[in-house]
Amino acid sequence: MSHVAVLGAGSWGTAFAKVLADAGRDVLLWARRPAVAEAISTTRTNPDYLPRLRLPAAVRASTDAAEAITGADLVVLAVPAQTLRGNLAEWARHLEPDSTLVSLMKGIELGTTKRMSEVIVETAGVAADRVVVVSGPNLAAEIADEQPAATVVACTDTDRATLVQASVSTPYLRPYTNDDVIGCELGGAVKNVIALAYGMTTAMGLGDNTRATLITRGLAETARLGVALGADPLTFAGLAGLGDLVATCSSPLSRNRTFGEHLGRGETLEQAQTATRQTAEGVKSCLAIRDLSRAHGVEMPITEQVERVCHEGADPRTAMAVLMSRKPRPE
Ligand SMILES: NC(=O)C1=CN([C@@H]2O[C@H](COP(=O)(O)OP(=O)(O)OC[C@H]3O[C@@H](n4cnc5c(N)ncnc54)[C@H](O)[C@@H]3O)[C@@H](O)[C@H]2O)C=CC1
Ligand SMILES: O=C(CO)COP(=O)(O)O
Repeated sequence: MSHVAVLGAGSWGTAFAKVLADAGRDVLLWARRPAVAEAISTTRTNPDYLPRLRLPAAVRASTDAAEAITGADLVVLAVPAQTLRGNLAEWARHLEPDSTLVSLMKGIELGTTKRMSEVIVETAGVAADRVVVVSGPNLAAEIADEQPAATVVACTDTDRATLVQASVSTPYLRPYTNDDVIGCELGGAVKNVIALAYGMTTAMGLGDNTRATLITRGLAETARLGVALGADPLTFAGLAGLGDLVATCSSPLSRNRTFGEHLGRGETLEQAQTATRQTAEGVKSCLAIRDLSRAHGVEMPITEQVERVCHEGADPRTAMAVLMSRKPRPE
């Protein structure tokens, strides 16, 4: 069996490399920064992202993406959503002819409003049935700690989904296959936006009624967009929908929720960015999701307000008041 390339040695790429190794695969993990590759090779740790994790011997690191991709049957993409297109444009020529491309990213591209699998198909010039999306309630630090969790492996080609499922099945991670790529990707991207709102309400001292309302109405607007784009509404009741939304909103480990807490304390976007280092995808994706919803005539009031707080300087308390004063309607 050939090896797996994991491109991106941040939190999720690193934890996912461990999952693959624990499932019996050899992994070559591409790190952008030489210091990260060096730390993994010499100490088997990635102290900047997951300081407690010791990586298995089957994970090797490199700063050479061509070396990682060449000969790999699975190519896992774990870079920030907004850099994917540029990264893949450089990497695509090294892909093996029938390799499977696995997307771990939870975002929508600014400007194009494309999902990550669409960006992959377009940039790598591969058929859509070669792209597999992995999405679910999978906070990287908890997976790295081997705390039991489940996830979804979505692909329009069921055989390919089953192959990836086998490559990520471990005693602590239970993957389910699904053929609804659109629903799984939207669930992952929009929950980051709702988690920003949840973080704001947490910092504002609001309680469980407010937060349950946010989760439920957040899921309603996610499903509305999903149905307009051709997703199966049932996907949003599953791991890649409700599961991920609940995990992200309720966890202090979530970068999106944490970013929202900074905004809820009255900090500006710049202040929140300075205080947080890792990728909080919802901050940029809220713009793209808002544009996508407007293009399809789908109302997404929470997303609209998160975008206003993040990018138009709106006060989170005013945003909440706007949401509460919307026209009465049936559930
Ligand atoms: N961390 C988590 O718990 C989970 C994250 N995800 C998703 O995985 C994706 C990756 O996120 P994380 O690994 O958590 O982010 P991270 O912030 O921990 O790491 C991002 C990685 O991308 C690299 N990077 C940054 N800019 C780059 C560029 N211009 N070109 C190439 N590489 C660049 C960084 O050096 C770093 O290695 C995101 O879409 C996120 O939503 C999905 C599930 C769980
Ligand atoms: O996607 C995640 C959990 O499934 C991680 O969420 P954050 O990016 O907010 O940390």
